[in-house]
Amino acid sequence: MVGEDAIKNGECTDIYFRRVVEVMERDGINPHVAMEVTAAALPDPWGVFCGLDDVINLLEDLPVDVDAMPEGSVFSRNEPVLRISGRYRDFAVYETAILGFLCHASGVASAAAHIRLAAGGRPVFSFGSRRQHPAIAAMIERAAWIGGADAASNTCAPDGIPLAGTMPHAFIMCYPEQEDAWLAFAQGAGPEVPRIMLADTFSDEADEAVRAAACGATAVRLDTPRSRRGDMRAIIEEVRWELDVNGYPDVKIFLSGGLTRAEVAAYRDVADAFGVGGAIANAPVIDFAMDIVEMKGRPYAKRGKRSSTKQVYDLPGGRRLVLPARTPAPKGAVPLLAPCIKNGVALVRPKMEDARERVLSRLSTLAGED
Ligand SMILES: O=P(O)(O)OC[C@H]1O[C@H](OP(=O)(O)OP(=O)(O)O)[C@H](O)[C@@H]1O
Repeated sequence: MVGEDAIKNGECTDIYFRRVVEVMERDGINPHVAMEVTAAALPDPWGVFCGLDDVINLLEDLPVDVDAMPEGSVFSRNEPVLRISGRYRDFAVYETAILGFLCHASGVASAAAHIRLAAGGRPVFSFGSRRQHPAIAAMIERAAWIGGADAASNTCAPDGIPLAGTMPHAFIMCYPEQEDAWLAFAQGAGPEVPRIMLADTFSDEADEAVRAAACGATAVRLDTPRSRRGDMRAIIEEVRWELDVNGYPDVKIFLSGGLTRAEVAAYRDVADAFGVGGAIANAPVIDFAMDIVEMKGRPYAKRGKRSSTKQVYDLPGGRRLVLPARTPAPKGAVPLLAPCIKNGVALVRPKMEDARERVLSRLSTLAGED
C-alpha cells in the first residue's frame, strides 16, 4: 500500500520524472516555470474542482507558489484550476500525485453534482465506496459529499458527513422469513436509524413493500436485480399504488442498484430517494493535464496549449472569462484563482463544508444546462 509519507516524499511518481531530474541536476538546469492544471475536454459541459486539500498538504514546505480556484468551484474546459510557480526540479516528481489527487476527486465530485441535478431535489446517498479500494473510501465520500450527495454510507467518511444506509439482503436472509427480519430491525435498530426496509429479496416488490410497511417500515428500498426489472417505472408505480391503497401513503420508496444518472432522472418523479454507488464512485476521472505556460517569466507552451499564466473571471450574469494573468481585470469581474501557498507556506486549508456550499449555490443556475 502506498502510504501518505511515500506520497509526501515524492516516491509515488512516474519513473521518467526521477530520470529527467537526475539529468537536469547533472547539467545544473533548474529554470523557474509556471505550470497550469487544465482539462482540454470534459465528459460534460462543466465539472466540479475537488482534491485541492490533498495538493496543499503535498506541496506545502516546498519552495513553490500555488494559486487555485477554491474547492467546489464549477469549471469548464480550458479553464486553469490550479497554477504552480517555482523551479521545475523542485516539484517535478509531484506531478503524478498532484494530477492523481485532482483527476480522481474532481471526477467523483462532478458525477455527484450531475446526479444531484438529475434527482431534481430528491435525496441522493453515496453507496459506492464498495466499488473502490477501501484505502481511498474517505476520499470518495468526501468528494461525493462536496459534489452534492446528501449522505454517505461508509463509516470512514470524514467527520461532518452524515451517514446513511439501510440493510443488506444478507440480513433478510439470515431470518426465517422476511417479516422476522423487518420486525427485528424495526425493534432492534437504534432510534436514530430510519426504518428503510429492503423489499425485493424473495418475492414481488409490491407484495414485499406492503408487508414491510406492516412491520414498521417508513420507507421501502427497491434494489431489484437487473434480470427482473422489465419495466422498472411500472414496478415503482405499482409499489406506490399498493402502499397507498393499503393505508401506507407516507411510506417512501427508496431506489438503488446500479443506478445511472439517466435512471435517476427518469425515476425522480416516482421515487423518493436514491442510493447511488458506481455511478458516483466509479466516475470517469477528469482528464487534467499539468503544463508549462511560462518559462523564466515569459509566456511559453508546447503546441496545443495556451501560453502565459491566466486568471479565470466570474462575470455578472454567470459568464466566465479566461485572460492572461497580467491583463487588468474587467470591471465587475471576480477572479477565481487565489493564492493557496506562498513560498511553501500554506495560506488556506480548504474546508469541505465550504466546498459543498459552493457547489450547491451554483447548481441551481446550472440546472438547465444538463
Ligand atoms: O449498485 P451500485 O449503484 O454500485 O450501488 C451499490 C449497491 O451495493 C448494494 O447492493 P448489493 O446488492 O451489492 O448488496 P446488498 O445485498 O447488501 O444490498 C447496494 O444495495 C447498492 O445496490
